[in-house]
Amino acid sequence: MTSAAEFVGVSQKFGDFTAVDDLSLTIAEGRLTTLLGPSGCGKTTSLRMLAGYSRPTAGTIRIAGRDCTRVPPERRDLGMVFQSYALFPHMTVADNVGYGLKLRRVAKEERRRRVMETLELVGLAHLAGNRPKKLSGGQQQRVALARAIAIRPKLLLLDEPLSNLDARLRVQMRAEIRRIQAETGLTVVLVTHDQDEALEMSDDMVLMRAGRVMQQGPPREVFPAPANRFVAEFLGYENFLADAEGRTLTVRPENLRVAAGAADADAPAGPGGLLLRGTVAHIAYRGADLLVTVDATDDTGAAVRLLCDVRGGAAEGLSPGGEVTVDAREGALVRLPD
Ligand SMILES: Nc1ncnc2c1ncn2[C@@H]1O[C@H](COP(=O)(O)OP(=O)(O)OP(=O)(O)O)[C@@H](O)[C@H]1O
Repeated sequence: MTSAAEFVGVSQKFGDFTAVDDLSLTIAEGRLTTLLGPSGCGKTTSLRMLAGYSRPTAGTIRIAGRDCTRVPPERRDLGMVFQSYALFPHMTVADNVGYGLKLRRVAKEERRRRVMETLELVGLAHLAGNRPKKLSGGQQQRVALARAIAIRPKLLLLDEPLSNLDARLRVQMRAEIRRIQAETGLTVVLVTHDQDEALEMSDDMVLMRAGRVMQQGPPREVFPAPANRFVAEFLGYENFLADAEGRTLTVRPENLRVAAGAADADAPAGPGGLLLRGTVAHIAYRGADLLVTVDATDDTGAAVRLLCDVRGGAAEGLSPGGEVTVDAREGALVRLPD
């Protein structure tokens, strides 16, 4: 796999505070990599160092094999879209998109051609003559994207680009960015704190905490096998308990089954599975499903509170205070290192 960019032992300190701690990471060419993690984990700081807006206190940043650690942003050949799209209000959409080409002294005709080609790509050619303030949030977001990719950068950096859009549009734009990336073959680095966004959009995801990488890999590898409790919690595993040997297990709410009454001999968990008795503490109605909180005891005798995501039809007979059996297949249980 060719690398489009690399962080090699990169740290960033602000006074005594270490925002990014000895980060080593390879961004693969032609893929979409997300930096994912809770607020303050160092995602934006890492992206700003890659962009050249912030110089690392230690380590090396390479772009396309070249040491860029001390190269200013405008000479790194990259496009960037921020959370606030930062469009130029006094310019038309076409002029916004052509701005980077003009700076690079691309001839007028060629510029016009590339601006229109890029606007076609993001589906906005018909708005080329409009000013940004006449556009909706989603359209402005596309203009910002078009402006960043018109220069055909080596790397496209996106910092929470969808967080200002309403929920429906955000989901549409996830697919749209993926389409554009597939059509252009661009290498994209996306910063987000939204695990659904990262799972849906990433070829590779990098989970960060306190300036360090906790786990990285394709979503289909990371999601079913979180490396530690932090990653599991961040990806919504919710339930943590001990097996008979005292090892930590985690299981997702949607992988727990709840049945009213005490354990039924006909429906055991199966070898290696989980089977616990408990009492319903709370039921939250969520439309298509119910979130049922069950107080139970794990195999070491410790009290555990389990969150079970139950489809509407499977909730019959469940009520607060009622006795229930909770079970999970072996395949649904993830063992975490101690
Ligand atoms: N210029 C700065 N001076 C001092 N501290 C800073 C500076 N920039 C960032 N930090 C701190 O570094 C840490 C990491 O910040 P960063 O913005 O990279 O986090 P993040 O993961 O992108 O979070 P968010 O999603 O909230 O933007 C935070 O604790 C932040 O307060």
